[in-house]
Amino acid sequence: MIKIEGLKKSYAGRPVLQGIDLSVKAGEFLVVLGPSGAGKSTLLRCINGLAQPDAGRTVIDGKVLDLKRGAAGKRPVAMIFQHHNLVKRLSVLKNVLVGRMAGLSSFLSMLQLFPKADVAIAMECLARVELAQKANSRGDQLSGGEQQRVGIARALAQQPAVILCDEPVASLDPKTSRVVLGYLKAICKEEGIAVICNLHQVDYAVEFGERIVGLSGGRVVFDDTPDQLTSEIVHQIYPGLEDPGIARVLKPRPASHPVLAPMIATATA
Ligand SMILES: Nc1ncnc2c1ncn2[C@@H]1O[C@H](COP(=O)(O)OP(=O)(O)OP(=O)(O)O)[C@@H](O)[C@H]1O
Repeated sequence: MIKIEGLKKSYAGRPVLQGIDLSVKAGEFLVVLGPSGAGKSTLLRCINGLAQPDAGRTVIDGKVLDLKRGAAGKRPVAMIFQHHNLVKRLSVLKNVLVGRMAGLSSFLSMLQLFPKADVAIAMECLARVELAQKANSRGDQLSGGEQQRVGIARALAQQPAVILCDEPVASLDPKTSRVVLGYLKAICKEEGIAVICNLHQVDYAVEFGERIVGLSGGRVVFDDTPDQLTSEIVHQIYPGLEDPGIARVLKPRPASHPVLAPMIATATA
């Protein structure tokens, strides 16, 4: 269980996160939706320590998150980025092993000498995304979808409690996006890893998310299962949105959502 408590972040005095409280269970696939500037990336960056929150904390399995590297290659929080962030000149296997460097001395890291046990773990993670046969290819010899699957394997190799994904399929075509999200969800369920995944595509959120959180103005304005996400709520999360694609995946429901109404009121107060 990961608990985010009272997270606040401002940039130059402008509040971006205004007190986020979220609990995500092990093995839960949570999608965060919200318009550009809502604070989705900032939320993930505050959880993984890339940004320093002004207030709040993250608690994992009852312990306040310590972002110092854990023992034996483990890290509690792994991250998957939109642009994969692979080292292009390194092999696919070494890119995954980068996720295991936490347990290595800087001397061995510098020489890229990896213990056999770490290589076995990395190969197993590559097999989980069906890329073991590409282990010796260079990172830049892979397609965008394959590179993102390596990104998933690299995150998995860290044996984390939570994987944070910042728009992991934003640069992929629809078919490849579904393949990548499919691997991510399978790993979430099979390994019992909590996943917090920022997405822009409402249809993927409904298809893959078990729970959807709507972020607007740095506050949670919706938190429920996908079947509760109506087109009215989507239009409240994304004011002024015109996207006929949404009508295909959501059932219209005139009544306002019982949870959203007070949340929206708070967010706009
Ligand atoms: N390092 C930074 N310095 C100053 N302002 C920042 C910084 N990072 C983010 N912001 C601001 O914080 C706000 C939220 O940004 P954030 O990237 O979290 O939004 P987002 O919901 O992820 O948007 P998008 O969907 O476009 O990626 C934006 O107004 C952005 O300009």
